[in-house]
Amino acid sequence: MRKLPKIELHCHLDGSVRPQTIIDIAKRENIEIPSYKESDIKELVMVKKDCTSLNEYLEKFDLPNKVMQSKESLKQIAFELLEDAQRENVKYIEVRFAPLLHTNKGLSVEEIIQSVIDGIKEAQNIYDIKGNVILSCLRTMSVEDGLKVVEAGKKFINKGVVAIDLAGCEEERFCNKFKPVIDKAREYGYNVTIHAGEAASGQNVIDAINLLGAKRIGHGVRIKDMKEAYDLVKSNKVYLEMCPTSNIQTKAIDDFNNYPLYDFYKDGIYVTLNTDNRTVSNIDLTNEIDLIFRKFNINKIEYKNIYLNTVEATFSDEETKNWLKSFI
Ligand SMILES: O=c1[nH]cnc2c1ncn2[C@H]1C[C@H](O)[C@@H](CO)O1
Ligand SMILES: [Zn+2]
Repeated sequence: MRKLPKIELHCHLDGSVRPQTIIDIAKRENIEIPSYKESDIKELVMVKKDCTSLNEYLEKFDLPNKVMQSKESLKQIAFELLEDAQRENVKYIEVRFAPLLHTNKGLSVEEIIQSVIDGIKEAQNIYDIKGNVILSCLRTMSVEDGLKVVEAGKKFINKGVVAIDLAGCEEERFCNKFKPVIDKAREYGYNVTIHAGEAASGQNVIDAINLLGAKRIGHGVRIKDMKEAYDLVKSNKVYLEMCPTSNIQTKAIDDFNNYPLYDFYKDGIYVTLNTDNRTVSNIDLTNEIDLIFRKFNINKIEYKNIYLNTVEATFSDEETKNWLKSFI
């Protein structure tokens, strides 16, 4: 499984920081953290087995974000994420983060985005992997803040930034509020992916597609309980960015036996497989592929199909897509 060529479309930067790096940056930048022992930090950032909800899961991001407030740290963390990914033969990764979580020490939104792109570029120069950035707006933030992110990221479109996303806690019918933000983003040329149907119903998936023009949906697992949402995803060929372990941890899905990825796939829905958060969920992509493949007896041909669908789901250019196709 480690050797299989892989693509990852849904991976949060702040949820994927190496525990040792949290310590190294804290020491370097004189940031107070609860412990300087790697095992303690790992334990603190990792979600507990008895996590009951997405909101509880989201509490795990406070600690890593403490050490993501300088250009150097952002660049290092982005570099290391690609370094970790290429070790398991990930050829292409779309890295997402919410720029406004990194302004505590005075960095501008543009500096934040530039720093992450710099880290990705550095890794691309050394390793056989490519990456792009997705900018996340948090649903707890205002429309003005969302527009700030869209404006700041504009000059990076197709120069490192490829899409806009809405993340954070999920209320029913959140899409309406953010329509001005996502409309502006689409006008500027951002692709759109939206976290939806994770902690709330398939109605949010319907809204993300119909109101916001989402071409991909983060998670979307709840469409299994709403025919209208399911049919819309299928007929519009919307790609689902599925993240099994994260979905079990946040209780988006009650039982792994009911994980709908393979049913979706067999019915012609375009599924992709992702980690969501490597450190918070304590996994890598190999782990997720292994889990799903063993559980549902997925064979090599099916893997190839999912991989090729995932190539089409990327927000990359044609050259990158052709390059990715050459590995399978
Ligand atoms: O799975 C998720 N659903 C909703 N929001 C999430 C998920 N994983 C991470 N986030 C949030 C917490 C991070 O601080 C933010 C930006 O990466 O995105
Ligand atoms: Zn996510």
